[in-house]
Amino acid sequence: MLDVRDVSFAYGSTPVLDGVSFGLVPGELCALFGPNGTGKSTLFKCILGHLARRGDVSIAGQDTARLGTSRLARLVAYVPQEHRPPFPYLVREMVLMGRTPHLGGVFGPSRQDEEAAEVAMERIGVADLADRSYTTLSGGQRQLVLLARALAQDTPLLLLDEPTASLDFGNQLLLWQTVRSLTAEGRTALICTHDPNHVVWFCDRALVLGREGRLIEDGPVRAVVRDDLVRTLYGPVSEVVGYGEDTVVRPLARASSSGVDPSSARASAGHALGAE
Ligand SMILES: Nc1ncnc2c1ncn2[C@@H]1O[C@H](COP(=O)(O)OP(=O)(O)OP(=O)(O)O)[C@@H](O)[C@H]1O
Repeated sequence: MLDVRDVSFAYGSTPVLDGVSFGLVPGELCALFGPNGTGKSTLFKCILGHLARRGDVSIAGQDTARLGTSRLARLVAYVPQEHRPPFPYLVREMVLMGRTPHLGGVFGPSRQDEEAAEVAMERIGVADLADRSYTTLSGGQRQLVLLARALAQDTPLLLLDEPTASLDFGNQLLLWQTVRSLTAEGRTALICTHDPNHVVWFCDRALVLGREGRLIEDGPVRAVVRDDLVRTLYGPVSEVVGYGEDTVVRPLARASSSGVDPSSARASAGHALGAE
């Protein structure tokens, strides 16, 4: 469904991605995780063609470099990390925008498009916000509306960049369950997340983007979310315990006074903040 081959990218002279390759099959729910600033959002933007990358990306067998915006938008929906629209659209209008690639000619949205937007809002649980202005919503409410818009877009591939970042605990679990049900219906999802427990609980497969912008892990979640990997990525702040369904990543200490110093933990994981 998604084939990423040897994708590299640099912001000016600063390399971010180096030879990233992977493929996703239909129905797969795949996590992308790794430390801050390793290039996960950049990879999404390269897949979408928002950034001029090296390498090849195809979706459903079609080379994205040869697809116009409208055809690409019928194949992939994207929920960005943050989004501020320039105008105070109503939530129902925001969600209806997901139908844009399906609109025919000059006639605007059909009754069918409006129904698809209603169904998406119901499924994500934001129907009660339909007549609110998007700009007045909380961060978590906006994330849910963007997911409803992606659902209304009705694409076989979903790219979700930290979709649970602003959600309360219940909504985080509901979002993951919703995405699982979408992949069970045959859609494919690549989701960037920072919570390794969410990866273990909900995903089939995990990709890990390490420093140097290379994929350092790609496999079934329980083979990837290992104690040694978590310590390499994040330093000596957590441990992986339990097996199979009961695997949990938990903190080694509950307060820095009990032995873990944030600066030295980051340094030992090789990612002092601001020292790229
Ligand atoms: N427009 C830009 N111009 C220059 N550098 C950028 C730009 N956008 C991102 N970067 C840099 O590229 C690197 C990768 O950024 P990116 O946002 O892709 O990381 P990320 O893995 O998604 O991070 P996070 O987990 O914190 O969201 C970072 O060092 C970042 O500072």
